[in-house]
Amino acid sequence: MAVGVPAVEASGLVKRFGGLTAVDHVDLRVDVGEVYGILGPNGAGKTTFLRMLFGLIRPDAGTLRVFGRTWGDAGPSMLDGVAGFIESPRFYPYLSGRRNLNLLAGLDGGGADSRIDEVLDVVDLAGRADDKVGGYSFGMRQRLGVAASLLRDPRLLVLDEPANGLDPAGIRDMRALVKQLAAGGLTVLLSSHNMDEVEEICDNVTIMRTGRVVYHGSIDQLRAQAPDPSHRLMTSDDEQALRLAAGHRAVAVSVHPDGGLALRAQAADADAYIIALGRSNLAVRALHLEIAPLESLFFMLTETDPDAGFDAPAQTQPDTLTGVTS
Ligand SMILES: Nc1ncnc2c1ncn2[C@@H]1O[C@H](COP(=O)(O)OP(=O)(O)OP(=O)(O)O)[C@@H](O)[C@H]1O
Repeated sequence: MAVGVPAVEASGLVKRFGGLTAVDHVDLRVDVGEVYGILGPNGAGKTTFLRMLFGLIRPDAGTLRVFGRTWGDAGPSMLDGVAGFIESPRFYPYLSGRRNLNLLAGLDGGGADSRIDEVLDVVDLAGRADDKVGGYSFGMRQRLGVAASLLRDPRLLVLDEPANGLDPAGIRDMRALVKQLAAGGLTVLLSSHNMDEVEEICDNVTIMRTGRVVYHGSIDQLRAQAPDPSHRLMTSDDEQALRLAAGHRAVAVSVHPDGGLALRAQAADADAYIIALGRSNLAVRALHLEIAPLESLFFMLTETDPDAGFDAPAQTQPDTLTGVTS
């Protein structure tokens, strides 16, 4: 149950670029203490939303409050307690990580300098702090960007696709860092185009496509609405396996376009069918998960025409789905 002023509250937010509506009447609420994901494919409007949050561009309509403040009421102090970066953080490559943070701390003032060792430690860069940033990997630069944000001792950390462009180890480290910061009580708003990432680290999610919200909800609700996982199945006799499926109403089995069979079912129903295949002397030669349920849902939501009346996992209103009270 959410209490108090939300960290971020957008209502009817619109941003147009000429004839293109990049953010189209978006409502969204991020409560203090949660990790919130804005998920969508390229061009969905995620970065445009975050740029409005940082005051880099102005909305054409709607309101955006950060800890209850609007740009109109508070001007730049709307961003008090907020830190983060859009796209990738930029640093002087010929200076060390520590020196870059020194310069930023000087701009921020307020004793940020005394936090440099601590934040380098948090992002696991203490051992490389005196090396030039030009020699850092992309993942290290992203982590230095988080360190620079933490210098401000924020209450809200905003990250735009923080794991984008990282290798698998960098992705793992960045996700672990975000989870660690969230566990320490920091509110995090991040954008992503990766369902796995959002599922792993976020409590609640808004899914966007072409500027519009197609889903708001908790990750648990999203999981509950996801379709059955889809597998590719190879057996010693696919025709007989297909016939056997007729007696298992909870599984959907069809001929896979690339050979073998396509099996769509919940895990327990798929298990029962596979056991039945064995009992009928049919060998299972391969069973691969092709599309994970949430990934499949993401494609359904973001590749279906929003005006076509897509009705499976319905769009839910922000304040009904997270169980929050206004
Ligand atoms: N300054 C701009 N001028 C014109 N069009 C813009 C501008 N910024 C963004 N757009 C357009 O607005 C739409 C949303 O872009 P945005 O960058 O917000 O999407 P995104 O969800 O962050 O996607 P990506 O993951 O590709 O960054 C896109 O069609 C983009 O081309």
